[in-house]
Amino acid sequence: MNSISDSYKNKPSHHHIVPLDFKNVHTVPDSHKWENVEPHTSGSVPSIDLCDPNAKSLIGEACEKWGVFYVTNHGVPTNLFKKVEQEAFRLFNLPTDQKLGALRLPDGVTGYGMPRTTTYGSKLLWAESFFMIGSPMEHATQLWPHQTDQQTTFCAVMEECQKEMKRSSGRVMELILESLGLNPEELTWVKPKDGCKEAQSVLSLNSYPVCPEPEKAMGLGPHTDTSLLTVLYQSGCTGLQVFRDGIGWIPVQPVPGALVVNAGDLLHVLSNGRFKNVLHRAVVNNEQHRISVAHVYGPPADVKISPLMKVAGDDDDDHDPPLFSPVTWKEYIYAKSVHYDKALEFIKVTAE
Ligand SMILES: O=C(O)CCC(=O)C(=O)O
Ligand SMILES: [Fe+2]
Repeated sequence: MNSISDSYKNKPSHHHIVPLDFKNVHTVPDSHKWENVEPHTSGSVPSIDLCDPNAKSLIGEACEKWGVFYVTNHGVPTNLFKKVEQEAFRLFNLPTDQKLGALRLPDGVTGYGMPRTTTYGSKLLWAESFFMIGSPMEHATQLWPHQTDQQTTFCAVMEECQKEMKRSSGRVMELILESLGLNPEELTWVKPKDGCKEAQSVLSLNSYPVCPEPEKAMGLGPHTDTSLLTVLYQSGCTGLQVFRDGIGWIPVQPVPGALVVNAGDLLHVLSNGRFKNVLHRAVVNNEQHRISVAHVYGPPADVKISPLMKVAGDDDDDHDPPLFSPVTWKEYIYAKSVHYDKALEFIKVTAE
């Protein structure tokens, strides 16, 4: 099988480290202590109405300047997120032993465990996560072995969420490609016809439990996403922050009805460096348990991503030469797990 699950399997990782029993710790242990965490400042991220006739150019501009933006009128029903949030709280509030029933295996990808970005830092995170690719039924039966109703409800809500977020991510991807002057049909997996390979995605529920000493801990350390894009829903609690050169860390507050789109490393490659792969982090607090739902969207695992010809240009036009060598999502996930924030350096085309 050649799928996104295989990509995560190969990576050296702390993937299967058991998260802390957060409810039963009253101070931040040394293993989870982050020093000199930079404070945040203020600012606001652009917001784009997907029904705006200018959505295409606004998205292009936001990707270029920010690499992050809110989208409204994205078509995902708000009540679906309420249900996802409810199910996520139900899961993360289970006793630790019960959650460990669905613990991700050392060579596994889906299930309960640490966030994907754990490998990127030396300190552990004040967070736990649950990954899904397709139906989470296998894990639902591990989490709620005696409650078939609970298993069915959880799976129905999560499958609906994957379907809706994939559709919405696809729409944003189309607008991004159009903003680069391309016809989305040129990348068959963006709008797949029968039998074509489809874009792939991972749905991640992230949980940031209440932290007794939030200034000493970190929910997710600074990172960029490996994906083309990540579409994020946040429960009504602040935590996400994005980094702006010369300004610092700007909070991306939850806005009712809006989703957050982060441009990832592969979009930076595809756009030949034009679109920013936004550096972001998630901080924790001592009042509210925060949940976020991240839909990580990328190409089929074995499709090479390289700077698009119309952006990078053929020899016979005056665009910039391609800055990056072709790479699959699978190869890139592996490179990122080894080289973290230097991973893009390894696919940079070096001048002769
Ligand atoms: O929880 C958040 O706000 C950020 C999540 C995130 O960055 C990720 O899942 O990659
Ligand atoms: Fe992220």
